[in-house]
Amino acid sequence: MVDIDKIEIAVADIAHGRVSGIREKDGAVSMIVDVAGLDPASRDALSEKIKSVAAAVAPDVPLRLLQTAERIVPKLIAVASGKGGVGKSTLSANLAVAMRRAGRAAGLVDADIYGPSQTRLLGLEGVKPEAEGKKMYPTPGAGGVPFLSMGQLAAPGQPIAWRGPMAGQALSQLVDAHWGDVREIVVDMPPGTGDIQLSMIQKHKPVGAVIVSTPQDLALMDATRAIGFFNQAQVPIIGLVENMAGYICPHCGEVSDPFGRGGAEAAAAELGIPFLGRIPLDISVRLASDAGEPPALGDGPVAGAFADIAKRVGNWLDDPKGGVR
Ligand SMILES: Nc1ncnc2c1ncn2[C@@H]1O[C@H](COP(=O)(O)OP(=O)(O)OP(=O)(O)O)[C@@H](O)[C@H]1O
Repeated sequence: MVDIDKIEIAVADIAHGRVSGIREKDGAVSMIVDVAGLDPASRDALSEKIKSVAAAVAPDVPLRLLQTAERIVPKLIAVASGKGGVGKSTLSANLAVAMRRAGRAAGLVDADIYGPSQTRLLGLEGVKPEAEGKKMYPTPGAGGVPFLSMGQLAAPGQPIAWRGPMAGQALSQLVDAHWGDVREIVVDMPPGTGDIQLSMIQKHKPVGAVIVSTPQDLALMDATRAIGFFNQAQVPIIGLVENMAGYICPHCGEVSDPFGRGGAEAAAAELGIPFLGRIPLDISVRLASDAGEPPALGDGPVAGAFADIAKRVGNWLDDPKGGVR
C-alpha cells in the first residue's frame, strides 16, 4: 500500500503549491506539476527535485509527473434537490470530504443563499476567508476541504436577500476564487430552480449534477423537476442519491423505513439515470454534522456509504462516457 499522505507532505515542502492531484493507481503514483512561469531549466529542476523527494519516501513506487502550464479551471459538480431539508448540504459536505479522502483534489462551495449551513458542517463557523482585493482564498475545513460560502459574503446573522444579478455575482466570487490546486468543486445549490441555478448554467456550467432525494414520493417528484432543469440546460446527471433511507434504531439496531424504501432507486431506474447509493437515516449523521465533524471522516457504515458514492462520482468525473461504476 503506497502512503500517499507521506509523499504529499514530503513533496509539499519543496513544491511551493505547484503540485496537485497526487493519486495512486495500480501501484504507481501520479501527480500534476504546475510549471506556469518557469523556464525549461527550472521546470526540469523542479521535476527532478520532486522525483527524488518522492523516491526517498516511497523508493520502489513508479512515479508519473504531468507538467502543465495552463491555469486549471476546476470542474463544478452541482448537488441539487427539488425541495429543502432532504440532506443536500449534508451530502455535499460529505461528498467533498470523501472525495478528498480518496485522494481527489476536491473543494466545496456553499451556494445555498437561503440557508448556508456548510460553515457548521465543516467546523468553520465564524471563520472569515482571507481575500486579495475581491478575490478570496478558500479556507480549509474538516477533512482539509477548501471551502467558500455565500454565508461568508453576507453580514453575520443577516438573511441573504439577493436576487438576479447580485446572486449571480456572488456565485462568481466564490467560483472564481484562488482555488490553487483544487480540481473539482462540489457546489451545494439552493433548493429549486432560481437565480443561482440560472447563473450557474449561464456562467459556470457544471460538468454534472448529483440529485439528492428522500425515498418519499413527494420528494421524488420534486427531484424529478430538478432533473428536468438540468436536462434542459444540457448538464449531465451523474446520478441520484437516496438520503434518509432506512432508520437504524440507536437502541436495538432494528432498521425501519419511515420514508418508505427503495423509492429513489426505482425512480432513478424509471428516469433512466444512475443510482449512486443510499445514506441511512442515522442520528449519528445529525450529531456529527452539528458538531462540525463530517461523518464521512469516520470508519463506520455511514462513512462507507459516503465513500462509495464519492468513488462512483470520481469514476464518472474521470470518464463520463464510462458512466457510473
Ligand atoms: N442521513 C441522515 N440521517 C440523520 N439526519 C440527517 C441525515 N441527512 C441529513 N440529516 C439532518 O437533516 C437536517 C437537514 O439536512 P440538510 O441541512 O443537509 O438538508 P438540506 O436539503 O441541505 O436542507 P436545506 O435546503 O434546508 O439547506 C440536518 O439537521 C441534518 O443533520
